[in-house]
Amino acid sequence: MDLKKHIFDIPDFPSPGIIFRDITPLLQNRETFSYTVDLLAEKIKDLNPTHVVAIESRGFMFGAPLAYKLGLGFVPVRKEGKLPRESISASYDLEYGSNTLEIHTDALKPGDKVVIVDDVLATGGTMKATVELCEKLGAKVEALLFVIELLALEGREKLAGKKVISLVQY
Ligand SMILES: O=P(O)(O)OC[C@H]1O[C@H](OP(=O)(O)OP(=O)(O)O)[C@H](O)[C@@H]1O
Ligand SMILES: Nc1ncnc2[nH]cnc12
Repeated sequence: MDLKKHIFDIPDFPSPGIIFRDITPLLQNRETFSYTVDLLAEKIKDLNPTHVVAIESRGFMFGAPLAYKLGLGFVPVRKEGKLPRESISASYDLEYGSNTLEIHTDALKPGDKVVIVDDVLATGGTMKATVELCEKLGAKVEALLFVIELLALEGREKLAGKKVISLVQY
């Protein structure tokens, strides 16, 4: 299946010069959505993770069904101010702005083995901050999983030392 046919290119969104890779066509089609989640599961099943960590908001769209499919715990990493209990935070820059991410302090502990999922790897700032949060809580980060990798932004280099897996590249 050619996933790129179901990812639309939107020029100048959300700001001039950005080509936004829109995954909503892929999500709304039942064949492509289940194919994508199955493929993500195939890539990580041998790593035997204990949890899927996913990044708000588009990471949740793949991370939650992936955790369910593999019978794993699901841990949300959220934008600042959304989590109700004690949390730790990390700030980062992304292709079109900057942001802060948070995780509940009791979400992970030493001994946990996580795979972190997001829809897009662009500059890698979002994922790098999420790796830091997971490792601060003592979890081992087994792999970083993306549906889309934007090669020109060299995000993979920011994540050096980690196993980086992407399904489609631009
Ligand atoms: O590799 P980076 O340069 O850090 O960029 C990638 C991030 O940017 C997008 O999220 P966004 O912050 O736009 O939020 P959303 O998922 O809520 O739309 C995307 O979903 C990734 O999380
Ligand atoms: N070009 C892009 N398309 C979709 N999501 C993104 N996140 C960061 N850059 C992006």
